Amino acid sequence: MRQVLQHLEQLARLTRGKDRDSMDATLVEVLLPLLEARSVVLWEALPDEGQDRLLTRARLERGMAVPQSSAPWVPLADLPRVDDDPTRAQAWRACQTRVIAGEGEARLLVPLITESERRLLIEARLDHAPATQSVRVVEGMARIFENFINLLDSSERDTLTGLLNRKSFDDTFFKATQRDPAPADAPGEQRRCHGPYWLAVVDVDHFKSVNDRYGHLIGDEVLLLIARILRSTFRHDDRLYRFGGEEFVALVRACDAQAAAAAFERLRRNVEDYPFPQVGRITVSIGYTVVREHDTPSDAFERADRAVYLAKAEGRNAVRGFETAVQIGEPSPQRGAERDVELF
Ligand SMILES: Nc1nc2c(ncn2[C@@H]2O[C@H](COP(=O)(O)OP(=O)(O)OP(=O)(O)O)[C@@H](O)[C@H]2O)c(=O)[nH]1
Repeated sequence: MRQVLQHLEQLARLTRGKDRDSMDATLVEVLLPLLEARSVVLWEALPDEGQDRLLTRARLERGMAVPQSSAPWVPLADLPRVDDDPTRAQAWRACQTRVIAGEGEARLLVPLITESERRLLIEARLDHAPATQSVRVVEGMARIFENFINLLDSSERDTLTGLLNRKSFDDTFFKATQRDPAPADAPGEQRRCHGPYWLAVVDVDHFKSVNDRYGHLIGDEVLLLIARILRSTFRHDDRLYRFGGEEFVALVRACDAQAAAAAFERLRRNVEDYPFPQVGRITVSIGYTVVREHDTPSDAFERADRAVYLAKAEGRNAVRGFETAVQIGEPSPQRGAERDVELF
C-alpha cells in the first residue's frame, strides 16, 4: 500500500508540469530515487542529414541538485551521434525496453515515440540490474509521460504540419527571447553566435490559385512540404510556426543582419528549388525583423508583416528586412485589405 501511495505521489508530480522543459526535469527527478539509479537521462534523437544526434532533454545524477539539459544554442553537429552507442541506437530501432547488466553496473533503456514522431529515450545507469517490477513501473511512468507530451503537443501544435501554432506564439516568443545567452566560456562553435533573435513571416505566393487549380488536398500537401523545408532549413532550437492558412513564422537566432538575411534567403531558395508533386514550382515571400529588447510578440510580428507586404509588392519570391527596406522610407502600408490586392 505504501508503495502504491508513493507511486501515486510520483505520478502527481510528473503530471504537474505545464511545459515540456519542466515535465522533462520532473521525469528524471522522479525516476532517479525510484530506481536508486546513479543517473537518469532523457534523450531526444534529432535528425541531422541521415545521422541522428543526441540532445539531452534532462539529466540527473546522484548528488546533483537540479537536472541539466543540453544548451539550446549548441549546434547539431556538436552533439553526439546516436550511432556512437549501438545499444541505444538498437533500443530505439526495436522500440523496446532493454536491460543490460554487467559486473557492478546495469543500464535500463526505455524508448518512447510520441504522436508527432519525436523519439525520446529514458536511460538509467544503476549499480545492479533493476527488479522486473521496477522496470514495469518505469515503463508505466514513461507511457503516462508520453500521453502528457502528446496532450501538450496537441494544444500547442498545428494539426496539419506539426509546427507550433499561433496560440503558442506569445509564450514561446518570451521564453526564447528572454533566455540567457551562451556563456562567454562556452567552447568554440557553441559560442559562435548568441546574437539577437530575428522574426520572419513567410507567406506562400498565389496559394489561392494552387487550391483553385489542384484542390485543397494538394494545397494541404504543399503546406506540409513547406513545413518540412522550414524544418530542414533552420536549426533545432529555432521556433517554427504555422499561423494558419499559408502563413508561416520563424523565430531564429543569428549573429547579425547579414547572417539573418542569408538564412531567410536560403529558405526562399530551398522552396523555389523544391519540385512540388503535381504543382511544380512554388515560391514564398519573406519579411523579417530583428527582435528588439522590449518587443512584445505582436510588435515584432507587425514589423515582419510589413516587410512581407513589400516583398509581395515588389513581385513576390523575395526576402525583405524591415530595418533595411521599410525604415529607409518605403511606403508604410496598413496590412489587411492591401494584402489581397494584386500588385504586379
Ligand atoms: N489547402 C489549404 N488552403 C488553405 C488553408 N488555409 C487557407 N487556405 C487558402 O489559402 C488561400 C490564401 O489566399 P490569399 O490570401 O488570397 O493569398 P495568395 O493566393 O497566396 O496570394 P498572395 O499571398 O498575395 O501571393 C485561400 O484560398 C485559402 O482558402 C489550408 O489549411 N489548406
